[in-house]
Amino acid sequence: MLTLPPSAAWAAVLTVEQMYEADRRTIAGGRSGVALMEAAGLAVAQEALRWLARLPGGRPGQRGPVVVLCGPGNNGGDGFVAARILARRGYPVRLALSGDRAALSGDAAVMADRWTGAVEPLDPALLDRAVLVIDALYGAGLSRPVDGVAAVVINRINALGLPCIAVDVPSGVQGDTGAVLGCAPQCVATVTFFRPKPGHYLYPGRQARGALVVADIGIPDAVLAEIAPQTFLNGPALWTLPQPDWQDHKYARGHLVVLGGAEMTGAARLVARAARRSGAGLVTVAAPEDSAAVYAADAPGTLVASLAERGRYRALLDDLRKTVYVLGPGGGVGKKLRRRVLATLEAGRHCVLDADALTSFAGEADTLFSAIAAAAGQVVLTPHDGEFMRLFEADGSRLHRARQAAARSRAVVLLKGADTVVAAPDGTACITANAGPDLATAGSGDSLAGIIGGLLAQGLEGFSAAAAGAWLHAEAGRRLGSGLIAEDIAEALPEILERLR
Ligand SMILES: NC(=O)C1=CN([C@@H]2O[C@H](COP(=O)(O)OP(=O)(O)OC[C@H]3O[C@@H](n4cnc5c(N)ncnc54)[C@H](OP(=O)(O)O)[C@@H]3O)[C@@H](O)[C@H]2O)[C@@H](O)CC1
Ligand SMILES: Nc1ncnc2c1ncn2[C@@H]1O[C@H](COP(=O)(O)OP(=O)(O)O)[C@@H](O)[C@H]1O
Ligand SMILES: [K+]
Repeated sequence: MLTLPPSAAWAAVLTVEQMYEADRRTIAGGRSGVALMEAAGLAVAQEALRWLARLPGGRPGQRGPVVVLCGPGNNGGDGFVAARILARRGYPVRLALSGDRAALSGDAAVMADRWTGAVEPLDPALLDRAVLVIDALYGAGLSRPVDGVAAVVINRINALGLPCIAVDVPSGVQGDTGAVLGCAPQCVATVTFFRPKPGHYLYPGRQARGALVVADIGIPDAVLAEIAPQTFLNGPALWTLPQPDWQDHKYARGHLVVLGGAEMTGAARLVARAARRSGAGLVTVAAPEDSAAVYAADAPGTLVASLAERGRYRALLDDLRKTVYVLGPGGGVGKKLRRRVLATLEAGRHCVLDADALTSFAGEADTLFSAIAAAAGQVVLTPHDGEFMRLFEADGSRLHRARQAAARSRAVVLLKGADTVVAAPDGTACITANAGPDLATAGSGDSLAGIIGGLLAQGLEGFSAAAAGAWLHAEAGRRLGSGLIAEDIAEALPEILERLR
């Protein structure tokens, strides 16, 4: 079982069901549901006030109203609270309810009673003069696609480009998956409670939410230990980077081997560079005879071992100091690569399997998974969606698919994308939220494989190496921004690593 540091609690992400559980446990502990809802509505109102201070016409007595859209459940209840607080502050507020007021129950009914203003029916015309919209239609309880008047209203918010603040999640975004059911408003901000939900970090929910505010509503952190969340936001709270010690020599920082391709030589060179920049003590490119000269001419600090003679790869594997192998980038799909992957797993070396190393097992995934199950080393698979589909039959959100794949393969699975997910076989998973689309460039994934390999070489276990690698890669991308090319990623690492020291 994977053990994360105590700091991981700060990065916990709760499923919708776990959030209800946190709510139940807090109420059982003596705090009332009404108090939680008051705190939630207050947090929403405070965020609205921050936006109103910046918006043209957004002041007490302003010309246009704040329009609060309330749904039939507790999400709507939070909306009633926010409306009351904003009205008391002197803002004109119009509140619309989807459904019948008499049908409200529980805490939401209490909050509706505390609202003394008019309750209007949901209607797109409400939005005509709105300065700000608060979307309290559906939250955790979203149970089907948004349709009818609610959909018309949401589409109108988007068409008018109105600033909208979502309560908990933009209505229509599924908290567990980030999927949009029907439609969802494009929000400037979303106020959620206690801890974020996966849908705040998984696309397209991530896009719809705008800025994320996580409000403390009085749920004690102690309930986290009882709930034992398995999903986290990727970041330094989850892992600790290896730091060189005064007693270290290069072999103590690990020796990584990357298998060079015969034709696509750039990929392994990017791997080697990124592995060295992330701190591996030695990096060797195992090079096919015809391309060995290309690798040798690349960088003076990278070692090259020619595979010219038969048995040379085997000889590398027999050298116990070479602990980590990165296989796949530019490797060439086929039997030869498949054999080498299996030999490396069998030799007990730590492996990062990427690109062609994954595609080489299309239609023969079981052979790979059996070898991984028997492997003594750490194994990290780094597919993008296309490679993933060649190996795994998984459905659902990217988080769910990565988890299923990790459980199936018994490897750490890093599913690449704008919201890269890393999952361990025991179900522990994290979502990476610091990446930007500048990273979508050829060779970017090779750099990622190199970083992960470099961290494995320095002794990080598989999940931490993959998570830290994804975060560092994303962070490099974020800092480099426009004009990023894959070669830059490794060069951006020293500054990031230095700051984490
Ligand atoms: N848990 C906590 O700790 C805290 C939770 N808090 C707040 O509670 C919220 C969760 O409240 P909730 O459980 O009442 O669910 P909610 O999102 O209001 O929706 C349920 C209602 O909507 C309806 N409905 C659903 N989809 C629909 C659709 N497409 N189209 C039409 N109708 C649809 C659904 O109808 P049904 O499926 O029952 O027919 C039901 O009537 C949470 O997001 C947060 O804001 C805070 O107060 C602080 C503490
Ligand atoms: N839109 C995006 N936003 C953020 N990161 C992205 C985006 N698209 C791709 N990436 C990242 O860029 C990398 C691309 O890897 P990959 O597809 O393997 O490229 P290559 O094989 O050319 O190296 C992955 O780490 C992926 O997460
Ligand atoms: K909402």
